[in-house]
Amino acid sequence: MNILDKIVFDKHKEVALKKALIPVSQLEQSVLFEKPTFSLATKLKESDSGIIAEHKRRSPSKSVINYNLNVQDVTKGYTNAGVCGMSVLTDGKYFGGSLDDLVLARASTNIPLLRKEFIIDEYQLLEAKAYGADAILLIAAILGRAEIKTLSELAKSLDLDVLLEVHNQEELEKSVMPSLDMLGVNNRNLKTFEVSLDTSKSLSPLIPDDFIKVSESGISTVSAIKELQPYGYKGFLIGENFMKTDNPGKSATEFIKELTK
Ligand SMILES: O=C(O)c1ccccc1NCC(=O)[C@H](O)[C@H](O)COP(=O)(O)O
Repeated sequence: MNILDKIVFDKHKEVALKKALIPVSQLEQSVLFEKPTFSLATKLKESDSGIIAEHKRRSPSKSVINYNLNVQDVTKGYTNAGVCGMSVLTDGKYFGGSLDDLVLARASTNIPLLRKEFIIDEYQLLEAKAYGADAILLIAAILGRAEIKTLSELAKSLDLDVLLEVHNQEELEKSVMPSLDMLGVNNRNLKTFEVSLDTSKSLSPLIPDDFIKVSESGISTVSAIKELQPYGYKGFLIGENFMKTDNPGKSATEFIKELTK
C-alpha cells in the first residue's frame, strides 16, 4: 500500500468513529456553523502575492517539521504578513494537526482558512464548517468524479470555497465541474513524494480560465513564484518553507516583501 492509500484507509476508520461520537446535529449547533465565510478565491483574485501559508507540524515526506510553535502565534504572524489565506492541516496521525488547530486559528484571524484534510465523506464538510473553515480541499487522486460532484456541491451549499487538487492530466480531466472555485496543481506526487514545479507548468494550459489556479507544494523561493506566475497561477500554497523556521510569520513577511517589491 502506498502512503496515500494508507492515509485514506485510516481516514475511513477515523470518520466512522467520529460519526458515532459526534452526531451531525451537534456539529450544526456550533456557533461557527452560521458564521459568514470569507472567500479565499476572491482574495486570491484581488491579490498581488497570492500566498496561502500553511500550518504543518510534520508530514509523511519530511517527518518532523516543527512542534515548537503555537498555532495562534503562527496564525497572527501569517495574518500580519499579509497572506491571502491560511491552510490548516487537521489530520492527526500523519501531519500532527487537529480540528482544535482550526478553531484556534479561527479565533485568531479573519483571513480565509482552508481546512487541509483528506476529505472522503460529507461529514467532514460539516466538521469544517463547525470548526470555522472558509474553504475545503478535495483531492482528485482519492475521489471519483461522482464523489467530487457531491462533495463540492454540498460545500458550496454551506458557503465553503472549494479547492480541487490534481497532479496529472487524467485527474484534471475527470474533475472539472462548475462547483469548484480553485484548481490546485500539487507539485508533489503524493505516492512517491517526488516534487517538480514542471507539474504546475505542464498542467496550466489544460485548466479552464474560469478557475483560479493554485500551485501547491515544494515552493521555497520567490523566484519559483515568478517562474509560475506567467503560467497563470494566482495562488501559491507554502508550508514547510515557513514552518521550518522559528518564526513562520516573520519568514512569510520577508518572503512577501521580496515578492512584491
Ligand atoms: O507533504 C507531504 O509530505 C504530503 C504527503 C502525502 C500527502 C500530502 C502531503 N502534503 C500535503 C500538502 O499538500 C502540502 O502540505 C502543501 O501543499 C504544502 O507543501 P510544502 O510547501 O511542500 O510543505
